[in-house]
Amino acid sequence: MEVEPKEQKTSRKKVAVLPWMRNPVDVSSFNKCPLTQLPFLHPRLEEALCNGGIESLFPVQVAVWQETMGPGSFERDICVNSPTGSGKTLAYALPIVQILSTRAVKCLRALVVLPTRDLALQVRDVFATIAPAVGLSVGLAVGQSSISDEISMLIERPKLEAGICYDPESRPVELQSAVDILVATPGRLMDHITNTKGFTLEHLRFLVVDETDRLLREAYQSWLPTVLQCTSSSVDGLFACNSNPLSFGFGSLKTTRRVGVERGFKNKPYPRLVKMVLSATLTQDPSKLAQLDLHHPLFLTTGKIRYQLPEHLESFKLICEPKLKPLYLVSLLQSLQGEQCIVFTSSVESTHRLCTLIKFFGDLGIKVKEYSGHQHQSVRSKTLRGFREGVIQVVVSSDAMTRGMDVKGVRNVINYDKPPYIKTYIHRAGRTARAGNHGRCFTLLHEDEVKQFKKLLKKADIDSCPTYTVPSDSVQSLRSTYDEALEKLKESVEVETFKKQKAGIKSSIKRKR
Ligand SMILES: Nc1ncnc2c1ncn2[C@@H]1O[C@H](COP(=O)(O)OP(=O)(O)OP(=O)(O)O)[C@@H](O)[C@H]1O
Repeated sequence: MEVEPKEQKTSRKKVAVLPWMRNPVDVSSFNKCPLTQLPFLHPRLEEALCNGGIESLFPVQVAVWQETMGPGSFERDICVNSPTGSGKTLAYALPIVQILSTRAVKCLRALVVLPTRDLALQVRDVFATIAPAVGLSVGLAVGQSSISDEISMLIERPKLEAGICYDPESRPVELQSAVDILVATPGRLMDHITNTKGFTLEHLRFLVVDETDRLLREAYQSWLPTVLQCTSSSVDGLFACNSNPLSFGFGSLKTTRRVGVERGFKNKPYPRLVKMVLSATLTQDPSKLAQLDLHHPLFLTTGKIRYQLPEHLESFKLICEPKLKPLYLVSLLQSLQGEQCIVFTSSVESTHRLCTLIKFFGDLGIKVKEYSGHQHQSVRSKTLRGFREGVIQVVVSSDAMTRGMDVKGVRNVINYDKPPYIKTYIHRAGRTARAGNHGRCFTLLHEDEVKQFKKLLKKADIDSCPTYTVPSDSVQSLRSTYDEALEKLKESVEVETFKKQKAGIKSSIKRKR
């Protein structure tokens, strides 16, 4: 479950908004723009986008493009607050790839950090649709493969000529980056920064912190200060971060960030590291944003309301009788007639139990799977694949799937457990109604939760949340099956608890030996 951001706890205290956030660029004043009319777009990128099914850019993409292309390109850091599913990924990927398309030598120039592996995979795929078209390669550092496999994908060793005897003492091997753009999670990124020979951030020109508010809570081994330190400079030529003797790599190709004049901003190192931070619920907390050390940030946001939901999302509440909530859920799933949907619960345990219980209802004609942070990555990936292919209709998930996950065709989101914060509601509901499509979000509530829920929605300026009803005879007809399913669930939980205890005893005996 997402931890309550401190900012929300103290929201009533009114945190002062930073001056640069007060007059943002309003994304809603932009229209979609056909690729053919987009100024400066590299023809090969246009072709790659068309091949990927994209014929025009969404408003947030047009806004970022306009602010980053042409004269004065990327003079300021970019902060984007725009609804879920509005296309933030391509909004940063396209300008980065366009700018790097003119690079002469391969080295790591763009780093994109995401909070989870599945999200990183998704973002890598977006880069992979466009970057190769202009000769750029994209790498992934998420711990999906062994560290050695990952290193061999990220670092290139020069080919040694056959028949020549090289003395490693007299000529250290020059290691080079095999990728121009790296998509990473904080954990694996830190592994490479500290241990991988030849891995360096010294040439980095772009740092993207996607899902910023979530990542700023992820202190994993101080990844952010480390990255900033590795990319900062002083006059005497620095980048002392990777002290590894083999990491010098590029010899004469060193990127020197001189202190000089960058149009309008004196005494800043140049070329400057450009930061792009994005979220559907971007924090406004000055102390949190300060961690990013932003340079004259430009704030782009959609509309006047801080928390925006997608345009075509409809919100409903479903009032359930106490103790019969699972029946209402099953009945609702039946009424959705196999439309794809994600059911969110409040914890990993309830995800597992609810999914098991639904399966014990017998053949509902709906394929249901669970997805949670406790599962092995391979299991989660398989579920996600099945869901994307439409083989699975319902995924029961903990908040592991809340942020950023993009599964086309999800028409419904169901909050089985009431979301504790408006940010949770926004990210959960945002798994549907993406890319301008229609979607519905149902929240199951007990009568005594209605008032609180109304208050929660008010924070996103939602005044209307109609009640959705499922036919009472359908709930009643499921009652006998429900009793049986509950019995089976009880047995299954007992068996699982016993197995866990047994496994715990075994491993503690092993440890004692
Ligand atoms: N210009 C476009 N034309 C058509 N589809 C697009 C375009 N841009 C993005 N999409 C699609 O829109 C969907 C949402 O994009 P994306 O995942 O980048 O949204 P997001 O704003 O990052 O959402 P979230 O806040 O939930 O992470 C994706 O399926 C993507 O393929």
